Amino acid sequence: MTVESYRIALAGNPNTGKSTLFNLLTGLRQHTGNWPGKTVLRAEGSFTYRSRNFQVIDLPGTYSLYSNSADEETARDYIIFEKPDVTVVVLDATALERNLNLALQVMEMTDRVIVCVNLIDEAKRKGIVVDDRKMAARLGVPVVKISARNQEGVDALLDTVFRMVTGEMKARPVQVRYSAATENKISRLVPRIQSLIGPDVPARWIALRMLDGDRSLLDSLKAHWMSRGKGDGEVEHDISRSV
Ligand SMILES: Nc1nc2c(ncn2[C@@H]2O[C@H](COP(=O)(O)OP(=O)(O)OP(=O)(O)O)[C@@H](O)[C@H]2O)c(=O)[nH]1
Ligand SMILES: [Mg+2]
Repeated sequence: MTVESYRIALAGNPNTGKSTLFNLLTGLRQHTGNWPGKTVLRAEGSFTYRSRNFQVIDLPGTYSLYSNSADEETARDYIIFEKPDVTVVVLDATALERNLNLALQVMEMTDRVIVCVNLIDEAKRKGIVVDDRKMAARLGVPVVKISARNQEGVDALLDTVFRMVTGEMKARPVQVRYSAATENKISRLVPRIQSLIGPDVPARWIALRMLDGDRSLLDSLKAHWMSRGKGDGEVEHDISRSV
């Protein structure tokens, strides 16, 4: 009998408790520390929940997915090419504004997103109240508050993950709208990207990255699609022409 198996990626800013959550879920002891960039390579572990296997990927902490560093490229490539069943974006409840930036980026890349507001114990201590329902309504994705350190809220997080991977719950991530000029360019690029690379990629997000001159993403796309038989130069030429 084959057991259903799902992949959960943990993304988030450095130091938001991704590895603490990873360790809690998998029972492994991925090193955690109090300084940024601790998790450099992605770590993988697994656990069983309601008779399903879950593989957890602890991505390196990043402030963005704009290809500024090897960490950002690792996290970015995993989300767009490996397509985890769910990406859990782990936020620091005491620095939501800064942390939400990454959540919005992931929401441009995939609609299988859960926002996990961690360090809720620390937020409480500082008198910060996080309205998870309002956040969920504004973002269009489930929001779960946890304290990974105190092992609080993890059941609710697992239940949400379970309902998303089984299709019982669907997110509709709100998309950031840009200026009319940018939206115009995006709408010209998206069909070109889709016809070249197919429906499997987040075309709007790729269009935005192209408009931002993200060379590294273009290189990754070329490498990925050349390995699937696309001609060298074809993707770059066609997409670059559309920009
Ligand atoms: N108070 C509190 N501290 C936490 C919580 N979760 C994690 N921490 C602490 O936050 C620090 C960073 O945790 P990590 O799990 O290493 O964070 P990370 O996101 O994996 O960090 P990078 O790998 O650098 O991106 C550690 O000192 C943890 O003990 C929490 O829920 N509450
Ligand atoms: Mg870590």
